[in-house]
Order: sequence, then C-alpha cells, then structure tokens
Amino acid sequence: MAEPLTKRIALLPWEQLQHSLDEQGFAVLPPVLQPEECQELIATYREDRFFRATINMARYRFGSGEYRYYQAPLPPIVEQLREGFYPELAKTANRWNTLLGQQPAYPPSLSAFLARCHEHGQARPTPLLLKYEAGSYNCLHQDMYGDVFFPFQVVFVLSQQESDFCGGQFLLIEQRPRAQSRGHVITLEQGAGLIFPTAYRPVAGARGYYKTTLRHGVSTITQGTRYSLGIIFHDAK
Ligand SMILES: O=C(O)CCC(=O)C(=O)O
Ligand SMILES: [Fe+2]
Repeated sequence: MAEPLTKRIALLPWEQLQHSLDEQGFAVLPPVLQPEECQELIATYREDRFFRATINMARYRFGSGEYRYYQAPLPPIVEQLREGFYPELAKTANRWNTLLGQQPAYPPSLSAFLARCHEHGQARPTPLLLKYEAGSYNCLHQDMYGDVFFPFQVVFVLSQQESDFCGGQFLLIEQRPRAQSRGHVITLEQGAGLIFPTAYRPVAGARGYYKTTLRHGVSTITQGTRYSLGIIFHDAK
C-alpha cells in the first residue's frame, strides 16, 4: 500500500525541489499519483457533475483539444494536491519576491490565499483536466484569471507516454529581456508532475536579479490520447 497522498506530498524531497526551482525555475516531480489514481481522475472527465465549464481549445485558438474546469467541491485527490503543494510553494514565492525587491506576499495556507482571491472577485475554481487526442496541442500561454495570481502551478500527466500516447511533450519557454528565448522540453511519466512558474521567475544577473517571462504549452500529440491535470492555485473571476 502506498502512503496517503498528503503524506506522499510531505515526503517529497522539498529541499532538492526548492533548489531546482531557484536554479532552473521549474522542478520535475517523481510519480506522485499512482496509476489507479490517474485512472480515477481520467474517469471523472466523462461525468458532467464534476465540472463547471468545458473549453474547446480550437474555438478560442488556444490549440486543439478540450479541457474542463472542476467545480467545488473538488474531487478529494485534486483538493489534496492543491492544499498539499501550496505551503511549500508559498515559501518559494515569498523568497522569489524578496529576491526581486518585493514584499513577501503569500500567506502560509491555501485557505488564506483563496480568501484573498475571493475578496478580489475571483471565486471560481481553476483546477482542470485536459484531454488531447492525436493531432491536438496546447499553444504557449499563461494561466492568469484576475489581478491575484499565485506564481506557481503544477501539472500531472495522467496517461503513459509511449503506450497511451506519443508526442505531447510539455513545453516551457523562457523569454529573457533583450535576448533570445530559451525552450525547455519536459517529458513526464504517468502520475509524475512538474512545478513551473505561472508568469515569471527571478534570474541572477551581474547587478542583482532580473525577471524572465515564462509561457507553457504542449507539443502535438502524434498518437493516442493524453490526459493531464492542471493544479492552478488562484481562483478565477
Ligand atoms: O497538458 C499539459 O501538460 C499542460 C496543461 C496546462 O496548460 C496547465 O496545466 O496549465
Ligand atoms: Fe496552462
């Protein structure tokens, strides 16, 4: 039997992950979700009662494929991931603010952060399940849904690369000020996750830290079906 999910999150090598976030801006997680949990989440996709909205990505020219935003109450796995990852990432977010000469702004618990979102009229849950079939892709974008946003998000790939789908790599593009952009291609095992910045990150320069702008997306799925779970911490307007 695996440990309960909350415990698995607490047992992640946080020191190493924090280091990776500071050094490269993102951190690849080992498989956190078990194959059965991935299947359980994939199975929710067909059940309207779990979702508040369904987006056809081609209609908005976001890419091709479909995603659905969960509604409250979130499925327990999704709630536990959102609550479990927030406190460590709030520490990183506050450290990054300090590096950039800003006040540490993120409260230690998700509930306090969500209360702030709600005060700004952002009360709709943002965790989402994405489904891509052969030919689908996700254009480079940022997920901001109002004035208040949390600077990290986490994505979990629920399908198995090479057996359930081919292609469909996660893309992270870093736009450096007055310089060419840098791309990262990240392949995730089933149940594994990636922590990445929502919008920007601090980079050490000759005269202190400067910001680079990040966008993420997914390359074309060439075969099969790829499901992923996006954990966004701020709620939407
Ligand atoms: O499907 C993916 O890997 C990326 C999904 C995404 O855009 C997100 O989680 O914000
Ligand atoms: Fe996204």
